[in-house]
Amino acid sequence: MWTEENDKLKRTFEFNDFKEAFAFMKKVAVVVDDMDHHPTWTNTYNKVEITLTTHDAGNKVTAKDKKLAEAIDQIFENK
Ligand SMILES: C[C@H](O)[C@H](O)[C@H]1CNC2=NC(N)=NC(=O)C2=N1
Repeated sequence: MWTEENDKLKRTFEFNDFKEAFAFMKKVAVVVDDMDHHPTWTNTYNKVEITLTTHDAGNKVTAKDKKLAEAIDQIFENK
């Protein structure tokens, strides 16, 4: 689940291997660009850690971050 701390939403997603993690990242990349709202994220083998904040709002959590978090969850659940 997403946690909100220090004006950021954060969630770590775990997969069976790198291939699955990267396939998820590719799907998320399309959606974030369509929404014009981009994550800060890292990938380590089978884990993808995503941080969301709105830079244009002075690095605060806004409705845009919540909407994107839901869209990312949807992608993960349909993996
Ligand atoms: C010009 C462009 O619409 C903006 O820079 C967008 C791009 N992606 C963004 N992503 C995030 N996370 N926050 C923003 O404020 C933001 N702004």
